Amino acid sequence: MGDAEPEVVPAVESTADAIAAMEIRGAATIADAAAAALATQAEGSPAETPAAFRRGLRAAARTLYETRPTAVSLPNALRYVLRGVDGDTVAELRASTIDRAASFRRDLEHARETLGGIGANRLRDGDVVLTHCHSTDALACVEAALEDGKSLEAIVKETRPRKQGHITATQLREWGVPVTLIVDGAARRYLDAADHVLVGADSIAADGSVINKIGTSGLAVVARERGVPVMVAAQTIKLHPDTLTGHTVAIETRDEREVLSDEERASIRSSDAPDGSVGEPGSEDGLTVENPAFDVTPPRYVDAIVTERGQFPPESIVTLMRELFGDTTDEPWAE
Ligand SMILES: O=P(O)(O)OC[C@H]1O[C@H](OP(=O)(O)O)[C@H](O)[C@@H]1O
Repeated sequence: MGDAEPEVVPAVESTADAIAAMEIRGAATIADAAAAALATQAEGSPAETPAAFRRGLRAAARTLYETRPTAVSLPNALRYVLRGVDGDTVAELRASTIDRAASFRRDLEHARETLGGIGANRLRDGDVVLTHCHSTDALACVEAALEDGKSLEAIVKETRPRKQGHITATQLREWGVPVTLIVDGAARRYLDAADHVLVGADSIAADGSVINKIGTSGLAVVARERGVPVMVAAQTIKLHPDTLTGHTVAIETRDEREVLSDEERASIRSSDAPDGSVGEPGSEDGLTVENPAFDVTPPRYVDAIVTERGQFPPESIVTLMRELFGDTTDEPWAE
């Protein structure tokens, strides 16, 4: 084998592509898919030596890690699985990877259910929740409240540019929850009809800042102005250990075509530009489109972070982070 490129099985590449393209999306779902992909790598690895097996697994983890930068549940999942890989033979390493991935996935599901039960306690019979994007953790709170016999209604923000609000609306309608779908710009107008803003998170920083879908921070600010509490549902794999040592969370910027199609761009361009400039997306034609996928909501606009370990005021989340992560922010997938 020597210095040959470690082999990453095709199914891992496919999962990575699906995460990058957002066919697999949502912080917890991405973490689940990444753990499953590492198990697939272990199952399909052609490695004949323990060292080659470990190299292949690290390469698979890097492939997954490099897909999307903001949701820390992805590196947290990779770290969890890789740390549990143990054994002296390829067979032992393979088995321990598969076991570890399975236990991660079980814990993830269990954490979501527990979190849902805790979050449901904040929701009263007859409440209206206003949602942004699509979050399985946020919806777990609604589901648990419904199971408790409470009736809820929802105002669902469309969530441009990818309209994940439609996924939320679909799920809520399946549960029989009446849904009012609104465009993002209508949020302030509808806040007076809401009892809670309920959102998920892609990452939570040590100071209690919430990194979530673009538009969350503006929503939280106007919710504070209207006196509507903001509840963030996020299991502890969304806690970002690097922020304990002062690192900031990278905000993903995505393709401008999610915001403006080539056709739309061409029609803007065809209106009279004094310099007559024309060009393809990204070229110097005087029209810039920016598409950040996430923003940062400062802790002072967040009322509660609901995790499977209980609910916390954002300022106290750092204590839980230290307990769960200590000072370990290593990257076991590094070459
Ligand atoms: O883990 P759960 O609660 O499902 O989702 C958490 C967050 O992940 C999503 O990001 P994207 O749609 O993948 O960009 C949204 O920002 C959502 O709030």
